[in-house]
Amino acid sequence: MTSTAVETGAGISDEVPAPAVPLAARTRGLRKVYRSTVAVDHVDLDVPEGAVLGMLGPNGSGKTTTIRMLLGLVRPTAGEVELLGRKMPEESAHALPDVGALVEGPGFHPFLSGRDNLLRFAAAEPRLASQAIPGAVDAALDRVGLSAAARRRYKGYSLGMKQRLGLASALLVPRRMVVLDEPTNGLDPAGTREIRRIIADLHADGVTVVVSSHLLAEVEATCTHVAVLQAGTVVAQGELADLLESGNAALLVRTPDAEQAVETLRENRIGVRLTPDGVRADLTATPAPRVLQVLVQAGVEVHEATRARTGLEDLFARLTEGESAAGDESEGEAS
Ligand SMILES: Nc1ncnc2c1ncn2[C@@H]1O[C@H](COP(=O)(O)OP(=O)(O)OP(=O)(O)O)[C@@H](O)[C@H]1O
Repeated sequence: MTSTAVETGAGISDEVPAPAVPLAARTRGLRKVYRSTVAVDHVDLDVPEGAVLGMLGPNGSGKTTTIRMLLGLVRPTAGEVELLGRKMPEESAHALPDVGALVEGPGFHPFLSGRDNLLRFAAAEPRLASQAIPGAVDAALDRVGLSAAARRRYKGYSLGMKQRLGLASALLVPRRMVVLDEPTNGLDPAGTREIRRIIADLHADGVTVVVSSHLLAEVEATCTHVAVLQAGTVVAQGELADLLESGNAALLVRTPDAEQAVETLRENRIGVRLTPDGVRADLTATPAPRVLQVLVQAGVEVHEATRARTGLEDLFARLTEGESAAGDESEGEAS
C-alpha cells in the first residue's frame, strides 16, 4: 500500500522524492485565474498509474478546470502538468491519443444516429485505420450497452444514452488513461451502475481512470484513490482506504446491555457514546482487545464488535466545513 500523498508545494524537479508508484499524471503548483475568479490554486495532484482516482468536490470547487488543464484544453495561469510523462499542453499531440476523455457533451450531431456520430468521431482518431473503423464503433457501442439503439437518432436519446455515447466516443481505441467529468450526472440508478461497471472493467484492464464527482457515495463505490477539492485547492489526496481510516478510530459494539457497557467503559476511562448503531468506543488511547476485555469481564454480553469506519462522508464534511454553511448550492446538480 502506498502512503497518502503529501502536499509538497514543490515544482517538478529532482528534489521531489520519486513516488513508489509511477504516475500517469501529475500537476505541481497548478493555478487558473479567470478575470477575478481564482478557479484553481496550488494544486499538486498525483494520479498513480492504474488507479481509479476520484476527484471529489462541491460545485465550483475546480474539478472541471483541473481536468481541462490535465487534458491541455485550458492553459494554466501558473504551474505544470504532466500527462503520461508528457508536458501539457505543449506535448498534447503525443499524450492525447492514449487518453479517452468525456468532458462536457462532445459535439454530437442531433439528426445523425448514435452509430453515425461515432463513425465521424472514429474517422478523426489517428490510431484507427479506415477499415478498422466500423468494428471499433460497434465494439464501443456494445461496451456501453447502446448496440440496440445504435441506429436511432441522437436527438431522441435519453440523457443517460447521450452520456453513454460520449463514453463510447472516448473508448473507440484502447487507452492508457480515461478521464471522465461527472459521468453519472443525470443518470438513473441503472445508468449509474452501467458506468460503474465500465469503470471497473477499465480498471481491471490496467487503464488509469480519473473521474470527477460531487457525490461521495459514487467515489466511495468506484475509486481506489481520491483527491478532495475545496475552493480550488486539493485539501486531501491519497488512497481511499487510507483516507477513510484517517479519522478517529472507534469500535462499534452491539450489545443488549448498552447502558451497562457505557457505564463500564466510562469507569475504565475509555471514551464512549451511545449511537443508534450501538456503543461506540474510542480507540485513540485504547486498543480494541482491551475494550472487549473490559466489557466481557464486567459481564456485558457482546453480540458483535466492528471497527467503525470514518466514512468518506464524515471526512468530506470535515474538510469542506463552512462551505455548506455559506450556501446550499452544492445540493443541486453539477453544471
Ligand atoms: N470559463 C470560465 N470563465 C470564468 N469563470 C470560470 C470559467 N470556468 C470556471 N469558472 C469558475 O471557476 C470556478 C471553478 O469552476 P469549475 O467548473 O472548475 O468547478 P467544478 O468543481 O467543476 O464545479 P461543477 O461541479 O459545478 O462543474 C467556479 O467559480 C467557476 O465559476
